[in-house]
Amino acid sequence: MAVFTTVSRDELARWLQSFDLGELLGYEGIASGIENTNYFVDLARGRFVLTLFERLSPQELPFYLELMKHLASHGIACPDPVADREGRLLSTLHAKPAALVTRLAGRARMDPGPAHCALVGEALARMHLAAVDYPGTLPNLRGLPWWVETTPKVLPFLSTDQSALLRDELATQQRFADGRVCAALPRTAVHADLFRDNVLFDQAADGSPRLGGVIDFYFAGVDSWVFDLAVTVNDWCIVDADGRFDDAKLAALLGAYRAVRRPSEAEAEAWPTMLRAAALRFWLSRLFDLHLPRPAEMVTPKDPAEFERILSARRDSASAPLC
Ligand SMILES: Nc1ncnc2c1ncn2[C@@H]1O[C@H](COP(=O)(O)OP(=O)(O)OP(=O)(O)O)[C@@H](O)[C@H]1O
Ligand SMILES: N[C@@H](CCO)C(=O)O
Repeated sequence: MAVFTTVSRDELARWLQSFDLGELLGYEGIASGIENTNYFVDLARGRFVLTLFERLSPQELPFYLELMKHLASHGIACPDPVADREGRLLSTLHAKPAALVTRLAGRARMDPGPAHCALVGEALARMHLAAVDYPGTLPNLRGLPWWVETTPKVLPFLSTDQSALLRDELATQQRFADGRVCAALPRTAVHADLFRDNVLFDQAADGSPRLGGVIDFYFAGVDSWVFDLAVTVNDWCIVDADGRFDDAKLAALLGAYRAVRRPSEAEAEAWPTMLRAAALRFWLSRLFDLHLPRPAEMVTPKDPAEFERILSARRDSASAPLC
């Protein structure tokens, strides 16, 4: 249950008085999610999600909230943070940083088909283009410097073969980061965690899937578009959890992405390395969460072995070209 902080009705109603959204009709804790406390909040003027931030610092939060505001104002289907009467997107509730965002329709699909993958590919490309004039500069806090810092912390928990794999991949990524191809990659603020549980779908009248929107921007940061795309396909386009690509899903996602923006030559050249980078990022974070949990961590950690398999699969076989 991901309600780490319990908010009483009175407390919530008092906090909501600083918004211009009418009476509190109802609210309910959201069970899923592992990072923050989330509540659905129904008000006279609409349906919203209240988030109390448990992990992120108030210094980082404006980057995420303003990014969502920017994307929403550019027509991207994502939560739109609501300003209070003083114009603030972030305030304090129950001694925690708190924000209210619009509630999107739909539900996550953990069993997506090619049609879902195509909607995600299109949305991702539109998000990339919409982020071009977003001025926030927070780097991806789970990028290369974090991998370098985290690797020695998790090595003691790994077998000899796993340690060799991790060290070798990290060295490859460090070399790549110093090279000419990396320097040529387009980059902006990106989502950086566009997994299946972070996209909601509902249905059009004819029964075909329709994008409700993209949620959970709390791992966003400035990084390359091709890294963000690699993160996305490594979760959406695989055959179960064995790491191999499902060709139909991959073709659907990449085809829809390319229809909005054509990747550059540098991105095409970077693609195999970025697929490995994206696998390394989540192998490392899952190892870290499993072996070095934060104090009071209450949630079952996700399985690092899935991303170890994805990383091995990306190293062992050539992926379909990006362009
Ligand atoms: N704006 C929104 N509209 C509709 N539903 C939402 C919205 N934001 C969050 N949710 C619901 O709340 C759940 C948890 O939200 P979220 O994924 O942001 O939690 P988290 O703890 O921050 O993240 P995570 O566990 O993915 O790192 C989502 O799976 C979704 O069902
Ligand atoms: N998407 C991440 C969790 C952090 O949101 C993972 O599956 O490891």
